[in-house]
Amino acid sequence: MLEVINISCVRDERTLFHGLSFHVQAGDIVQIEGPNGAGKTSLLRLLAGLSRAEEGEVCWQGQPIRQQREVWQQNLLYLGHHPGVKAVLSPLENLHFWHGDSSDDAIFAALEQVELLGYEEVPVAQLSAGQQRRVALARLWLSPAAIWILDEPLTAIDKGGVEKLMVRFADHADNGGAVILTTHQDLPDSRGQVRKIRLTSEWA
Ligand SMILES: Nc1ncnc2c1ncn2[C@@H]1O[C@H](COP(=O)(O)OP(=O)(O)OP(=O)(O)O)[C@@H](O)[C@H]1O
Repeated sequence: MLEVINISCVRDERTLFHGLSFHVQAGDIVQIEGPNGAGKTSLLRLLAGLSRAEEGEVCWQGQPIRQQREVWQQNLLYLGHHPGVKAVLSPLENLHFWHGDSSDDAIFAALEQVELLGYEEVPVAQLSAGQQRRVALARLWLSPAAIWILDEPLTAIDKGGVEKLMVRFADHADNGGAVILTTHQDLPDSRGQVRKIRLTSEWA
């Protein structure tokens, strides 16, 4: 599905990683690990096509993503570190904004999955940090994208929420999708699907 070939990333004249290659196949859950500042967010942004690598290529189905931006965007759900939830809008309005072609029933079902029923009309600014993140994570029940790229999706999420998300990731992988995520947590991995890629100074 996704092929990362020999990529390098330089920020402020510092090489974050260099010569990094890996494949992501249907069924994979890939956890990008590494200390603060190692370049995890930078790597996810490269994979999402939001920035360009100094060297190397990211390919989707054998073609560089830079040559097929629209196709890549259609196959991708990227939730960044600050996942773009609009604070003045409600969870319902945010999800309608992102997934305009989803029915109300589908959106309510997604809100139920992230335990936000009863909060659907409350402005996001009035929700807790974990609830605000859950608004963005509800998209995992609405998006048809095959590849999910998720930057620290578990931040502020409670233990039960993490377990539920792991089941969602595993189901997505079992259904032919793939998940690439960063987190500083140890992921519960009862189905043995999580593969780890560690960004350390050996890549710099
Ligand atoms: N747009 C940018 N311009 C300049 N430097 C940047 C830019 N983006 C990131 N950096 C630098 O690159 C380094 C890696 O940042 P990045 O956010 O990728 O790390 P990270 O591994 O995700 O860290 P954390 O675990 O703290 O989230 C940091 O030192 C950061 O200051």
